[in-house]
Amino acid sequence: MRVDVVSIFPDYLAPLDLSLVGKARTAGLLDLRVHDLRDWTTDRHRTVDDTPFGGGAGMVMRPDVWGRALDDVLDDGAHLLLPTPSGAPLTQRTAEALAGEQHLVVACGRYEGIDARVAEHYATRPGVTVSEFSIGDYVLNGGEVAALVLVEAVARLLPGVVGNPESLVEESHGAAGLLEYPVFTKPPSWAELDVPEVLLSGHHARIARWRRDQALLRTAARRPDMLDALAADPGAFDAHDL
Ligand SMILES: N#Cc1c(-c2ccc3cc[nH]c3c2)n[nH]c1N
Repeated sequence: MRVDVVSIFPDYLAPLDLSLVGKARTAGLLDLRVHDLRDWTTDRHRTVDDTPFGGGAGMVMRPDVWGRALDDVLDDGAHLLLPTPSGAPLTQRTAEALAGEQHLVVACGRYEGIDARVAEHYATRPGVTVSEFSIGDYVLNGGEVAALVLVEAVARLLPGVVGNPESLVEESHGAAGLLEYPVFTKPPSWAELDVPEVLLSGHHARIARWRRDQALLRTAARRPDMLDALAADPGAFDAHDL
């Protein structure tokens, strides 16, 4: 998979050289390219923004600069992703779908955002898909953090990136559709708190049952909306869960 990220703060994406995403790049599983939007400016001040039509506070990112950058970066079959507070929520299901694509291009806005004609223009380009997404109901100062979130959420789903693919099933929001159960390690007793006996029993069926029950309890307590979605899926629960 190739991922291009365009930003006026390319150094913001430096963490993608580290850890799991960094290893995926080194292993050739992820071709990540970070670009400075100002490389596509034409004036000596390298201007990327201007005042908003209709008035209002702040500045808007110019469509002509973004257009030159995206014309260079986008190719046939690319998915243009625009982080914005007004976008569709980025979910695990979205990440899974994106992990199956060949080329993602993330356009990181700043100021009051990117001129709306950019998304509109590229949505009409044959072979290009455009999606505006949000990483949560809070306001950031730009799209770079969202780009970091999206790249990590997608990269970890690429074949060969995570050591044990089974771990992707039971994690929160994984294929099971539940929050993950609590985890414990040595020592067996800490701060007068003991690890649940069942986890020390070696009885794999009981351990699996306990973990499933804990995942259901946690999901019911913290994310009942996720249980509602599961309840709507006839194949989600089996007799074991009742
Ligand atoms: N995704 C996302 C965002 C943003 C965001 C994204 C882009 C820009 C450009 C200027 N300000 C921005 C905020 N805020 N909160 C989110 N969940």
